[in-house]
Amino acid sequence: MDKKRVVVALGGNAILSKDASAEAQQAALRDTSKYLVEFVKKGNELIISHGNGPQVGNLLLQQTAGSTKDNPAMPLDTDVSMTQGSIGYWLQNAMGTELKKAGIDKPVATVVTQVVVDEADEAFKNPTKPIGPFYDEKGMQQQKLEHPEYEFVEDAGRGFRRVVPSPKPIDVVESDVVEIMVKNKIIPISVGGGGVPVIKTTNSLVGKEAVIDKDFASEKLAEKVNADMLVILTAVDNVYINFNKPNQKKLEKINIAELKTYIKVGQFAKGSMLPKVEAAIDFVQNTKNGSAIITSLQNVGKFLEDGSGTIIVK
Ligand SMILES: Nc1ncnc2c1ncn2[C@@H]1O[C@H](COP(=O)(O)OP(=O)(O)O)[C@@H](O)[C@H]1O
Ligand SMILES: NC(=O)OP(=O)(O)O
Repeated sequence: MDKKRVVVALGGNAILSKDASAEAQQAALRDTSKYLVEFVKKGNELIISHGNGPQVGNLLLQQTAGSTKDNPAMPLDTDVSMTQGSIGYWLQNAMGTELKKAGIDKPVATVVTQVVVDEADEAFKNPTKPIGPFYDEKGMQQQKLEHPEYEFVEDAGRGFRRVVPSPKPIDVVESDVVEIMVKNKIIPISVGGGGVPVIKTTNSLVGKEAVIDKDFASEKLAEKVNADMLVILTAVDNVYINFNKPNQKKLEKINIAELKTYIKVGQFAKGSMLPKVEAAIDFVQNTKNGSAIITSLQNVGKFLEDGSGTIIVK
């Protein structure tokens, strides 16, 4: 692969699987950083983004449980900024170590990033973004008793999860800062957790309680910083049609017209693979020569060697 400016969006398993302790998440990110450094070793300009669904939901629970009148729980937009800080800290620390081991002298820094959304976005009336832990039926009913305003969905046979609004990103407020960092050989971590949702008023940006999808936010950032490539890392090496069926078939190099026909027939699960595919299409469609890749963290080395993974082109 030629040297490129690459935005890499990290999926959930890159940070948190079962153990939600700081130690376990830091250990996962140390492992993740080994793969991310491969992009830098090959001379690419790297920009990192990450999800926060499990972490922001857990933080909300901690906030709510410990709150008092004098020490109130923070609102969701502030919680998103807090997860940008905590995950950013773990990641820049882990990346620092791996870069040093590789003999690369490049600072890594987290940008608390605000992302503009539309106050009229229908998503505010229809929460769809799952956050925090999974509950069984009893646990979910208990949560509803304590917090009647919470809404839950059944998440792919794995249990119930709280859902919050997830408006579409319109603009990344700090994208110029991110681009300046990249031009100065700094590796930025930006739009963590999809960015802090804000709406624009005449003179201000005002936080809104929501969690933006990190794949859509990463796409918007990639456009704004003139990236050549959007890489979405998740738990599978490829996108599949007929996923998990005996006749499943992996997609390798595919153009956006073909991918759109697969979307129309419901090949990609809502809330998991569909947003990734849609973000990939948006990036390729909205840029002159941009390509998007969906693959796994473990496949990064192979992708950089021989382009394996699902590659979305015009
Ligand atoms: N058509 C498909 N091809 C590949 N994976 C799919 C497909 N449909 C659903 N998936 C599932 O979507 C998952 C990725 O979504 P998700 O776990 O929500 O992403 P993230 O890694 O960002 O947390 C994959 O690991 C896979 O289990
Ligand atoms: N904000 C966001 O999309 O997080 P997850 O990828 O962890 O769901």
